[in-house]
Amino acid sequence: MSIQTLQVELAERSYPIYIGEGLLQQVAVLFRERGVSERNSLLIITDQHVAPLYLDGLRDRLAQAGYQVKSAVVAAGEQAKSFSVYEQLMTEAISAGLDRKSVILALGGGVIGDLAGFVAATYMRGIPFVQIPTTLLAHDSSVGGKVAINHSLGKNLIGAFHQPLMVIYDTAALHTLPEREKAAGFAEIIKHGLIADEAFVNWLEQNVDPLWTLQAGYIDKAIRQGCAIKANIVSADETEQGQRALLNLGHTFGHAFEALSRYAQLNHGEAIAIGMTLAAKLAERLGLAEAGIAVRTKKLLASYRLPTEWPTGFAPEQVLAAMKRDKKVVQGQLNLVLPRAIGQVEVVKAVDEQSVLQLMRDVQGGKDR
Ligand SMILES: NC(=O)c1ccc[n+]([C@@H]2O[C@H](COP(=O)([O-])OP(=O)(O)OC[C@H]3O[C@@H](n4cnc5c(N)ncnc54)[C@H](O)[C@@H]3O)[C@@H](O)[C@H]2O)c1
Ligand SMILES: O=C(O)C(=O)C[C@@H](O)[C@H](O)[C@H](O)COP(=O)(O)O
Ligand SMILES: [Zn+2]
Repeated sequence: MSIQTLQVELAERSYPIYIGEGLLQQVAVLFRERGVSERNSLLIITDQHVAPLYLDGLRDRLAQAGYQVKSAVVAAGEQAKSFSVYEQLMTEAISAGLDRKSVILALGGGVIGDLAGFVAATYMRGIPFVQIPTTLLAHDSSVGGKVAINHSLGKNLIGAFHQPLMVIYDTAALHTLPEREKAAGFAEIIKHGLIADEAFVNWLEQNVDPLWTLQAGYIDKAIRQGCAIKANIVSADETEQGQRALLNLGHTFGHAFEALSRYAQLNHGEAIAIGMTLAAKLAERLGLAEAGIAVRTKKLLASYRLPTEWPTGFAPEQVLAAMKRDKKVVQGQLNLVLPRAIGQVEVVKAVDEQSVLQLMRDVQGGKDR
């Protein structure tokens, strides 16, 4: 089996990202290499869709290797990033007798990674955890240590920075993903290109078919490149004092749509696909970006079956109000990540709110398609 390894460089918190087909079979070996021994009891946290596919195999392999393994299964979907599910998991962790040497395994997509990571960050003031991503989108969420739950008023508003011990990415798991979730994953892959790598964007444009069908040699390259772009930014700015905010392209709009629909209408990838389209249009209107960037962004997202039009049921005024609760807002000023060119974005401070509102009204009314 070929394993690709990338490294997130964070001094004593540095860790590897292992990417490979069939890696779930190797978890016990990788644990030993990283110093997780049979003395560390394990709690696997996963969801109701992932459990029937991958939980038994992982638990049995670890048990055979001599580990004490417990598991907790939560409802699937964004609504699990909630206070109530967090409390339920804390109760399970305490009842299971987890101690400070225990390790939590986040087996699932970004929801499980964020939720289980937040449990790990706060249980007994912090215990180690391992990311075992099973969605395409989780090439992003499993790297970088942002862990959180949502509040009804805003996305990821309760959270921490807590880096995993390692990321173990078995690309074989992607073959069971529903199409809608596969598309969502491409939204973050495309985002990484739009932020930092025009050549990667060209390649994503030219290889839609092999990527969409998850062909070996293509999908692993896309994951590796997405993770590498993210790992570089995180290594330079772990706690988002500066350039890490660039990873938020499309997210101020996207998170507003997610929160306003109580995390039930659009998934994260869909919400940020619409958000990245709006960000590109706004950058053109403000004269920050070259003409044509919005059409190109929109076309690329649509080619991976992502939504780019104004979603039904959202009023621009409400969206703007929700955007004002974004974590990048400082002293009431709206700070947005906007593109300058394909592969180049920047944080634009104190963006004029009337321009944002007018754009959203025009897009909603079909005056800017
Ligand atoms: N922490 C970060 O840096 C970061 C980055 C990006 C996104 N996120 C967060 O990630 C979340 C979205 O993650 P997601 O898109 O992976 O959603 P998700 O975890 O809800 O997974 C999507 C769906 O696919 C199912 N699923 C997962 N793996 C599967 C598999 N292999 N086969 C079949 N079904 C499978 C899940 O049960 C779920 O129904 C959002 O909450 C977002 O805010 C966090
Ligand atoms: O890792 C980051 O930094 C990101 O911004 C990655 C995003 O894709 C991700 O959705 C993240 O959770 C958003 O962070 P937030 O601070 O805006 O909640
Ligand atoms: Zn995201």
